[in-house]
Amino acid sequence: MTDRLTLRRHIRHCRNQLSTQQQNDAAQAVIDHVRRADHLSSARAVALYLANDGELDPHPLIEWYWSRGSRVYLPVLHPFSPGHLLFLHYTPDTPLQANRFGIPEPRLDSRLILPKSELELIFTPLVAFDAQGNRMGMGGGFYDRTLAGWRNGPGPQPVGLAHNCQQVDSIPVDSWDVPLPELITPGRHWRW
Ligand SMILES: Nc1nc2c(c(=O)[nH]1)N(C=O)[C@@H](CNc1ccc(C(=O)N[C@@H](CCC(=O)O)C(=O)O)cc1)CN2
Ligand SMILES: Nc1ncnc2c1ncn2[C@@H]1O[C@H](COP(=O)(O)OP(=O)(O)OP(=O)(O)O)[C@@H](O)[C@H]1O
Repeated sequence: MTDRLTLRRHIRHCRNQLSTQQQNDAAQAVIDHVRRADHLSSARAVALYLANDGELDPHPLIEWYWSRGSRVYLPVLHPFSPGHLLFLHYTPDTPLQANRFGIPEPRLDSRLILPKSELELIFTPLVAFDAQGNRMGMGGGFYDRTLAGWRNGPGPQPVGLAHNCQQVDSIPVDSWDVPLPELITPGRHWRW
């Protein structure tokens, strides 16, 4: 088993090597998987993210949800609770600003916050996944904290998004890691 740091470095490199054409094709292929899955296509309140560091770009999927009248939310780093995320409503007119990682996020406005429990789906970015549904992120624990305990309550269902090249043989798992019940790559809709 490779250590987390080496895995992260390796996979971040592979996704950053994808061409614009490959990125665009991947984003379209993901929409096709979402269209075919009723529980995903019918969702009315979904959290997505803005692509960073070669991640699968969900913007075409965001526009697809908008076109259906669904509401889209983006993660915002919590201003006082380190390691935690807020989810803010996102429309084409939402003012964005870069967070401390350089990722654009909606400017904090309490009127735009949706309590996590009211989301139906949280599409999660990730660095690497394995065939058992284990996920490894950028290392901040933000999504692990957001998803902790989701199976025990009525909250949102997580759905990972990744490029095919982000699959690895096995992920070193820690006690706080939350395995995914579902993940979409351009090549496959995984369900566990
Ligand atoms: N698109 C996207 N948005 C997201 C996440 C994500 O993984 N992708 N996050 C998911 O958690 C949160 C941000 N977490 C992040 C954690 C680390 C780094 C990062 O680039 N770290 C640098 C070094 C750290 C630094 O600059 O201080 C690195 O590893 O090179 C980026 C985002 C919230 N928003
Ligand atoms: N539910 C949690 N409660 C408290 N601390 C947590 C929790 N989940 C993760 N952490 C802390 O966050 C740190 C980073 O975790 P990890 O490296 O697994 O993040 P990641 O899965 O790569 O990132 P992300 O979830 O943001 O995509 C760890 O040191 C861990 O202690």
